[in-house]
Amino acid sequence: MSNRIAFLGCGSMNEAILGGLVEAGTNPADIVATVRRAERAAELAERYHGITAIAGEEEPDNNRQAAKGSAVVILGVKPVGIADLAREISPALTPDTIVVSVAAAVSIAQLEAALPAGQPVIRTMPNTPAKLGRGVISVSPGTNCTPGQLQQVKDLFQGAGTVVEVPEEQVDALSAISGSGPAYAFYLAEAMASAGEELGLDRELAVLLARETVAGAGFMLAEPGADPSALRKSVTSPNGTTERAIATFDEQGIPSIIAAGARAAADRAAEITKQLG
Ligand SMILES: NC(=O)C1=CN([C@@H]2O[C@H](COP(=O)(O)OP(=O)(O)OC[C@H]3O[C@@H](n4cnc5c(N)ncnc54)[C@H](OP(=O)(O)O)[C@@H]3O)[C@@H](O)[C@H]2O)C=CC1
Ligand SMILES: O=C(O)[C@@H]1CCC=N1
Repeated sequence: MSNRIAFLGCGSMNEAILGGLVEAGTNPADIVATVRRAERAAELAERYHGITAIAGEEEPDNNRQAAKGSAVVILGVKPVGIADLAREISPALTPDTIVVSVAAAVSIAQLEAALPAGQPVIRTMPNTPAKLGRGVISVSPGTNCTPGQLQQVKDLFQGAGTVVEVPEEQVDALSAISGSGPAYAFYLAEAMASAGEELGLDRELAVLLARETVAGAGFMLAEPGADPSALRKSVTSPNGTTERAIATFDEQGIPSIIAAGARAAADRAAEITKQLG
């Protein structure tokens, strides 16, 4: 059986998974990636020696070429392009090719409707720390996906991070926390850097402090059994400086602001699903 994995549409997200899998030991010779632009294909081929990267502007049947003979194909274009891509590659699939989508908001029903009847489908929601093997990747099997096929994809994605299986109804909520979540952490780092500048620090130093602090806290959170509340309390001396900052965050409603943001992300996913029909 082929071990080949096709990344169809290899931008931020699919590249992060590809990078995580290569780092975890997947043979680059078993990877094929497609993009639109030749420049981007060259960049990927240079960055991940041994993979095949094919640009649509040079080879218009790149997606079908890549899908043909691959055991797993991972659809990684924007949500609005997923159904067209699925239809485009359909003639190149065998009944055993596992079609994985990383797209937000594209339902299993929408994927299955664009593929040959009976095609095994898995809807996933990954995040970009997959690049460092520290992603969170949800999997939700479609109607025709066997337990063995699901396990195969779970085993594969374990190389890129923590794999969780969730019912499809929970994907929008999960996406609002882990899919979009890295952006929230980077946003926090941006806000901390600006706050440092406001307090009189040089921009360069403020950015360095914010970046290294959020990254260092992330490493502590990544330790086995880490508890965010306990870690926060260990920094917060009674009647000290941190306590004053956290009390101010609470007074200003930061937790409910974060909840509102996450709710908006989940609502937007539902809205896109409806728009895609
Ligand atoms: N970014 C993230 O953190 C996350 C994204 N996702 C999902 O991942 C998907 C991709 O998002 P993201 O990676 O951010 O987007 P990008 O714009 O970074 O990547 C899209 C890629 O698809 C390529 N592409 C577009 N059309 C085609 C086509 N017809 N055939 C082949 N390649 C094509 C583009 O090529 P070119 O570069 O040449 O234009 C580009 O490399 C979305 O569906 C999104 O919902 C899910 C979780 C997290
Ligand atoms: O912003 C988006 O739509 C995608 C899905 C989750 C993260 N990025």
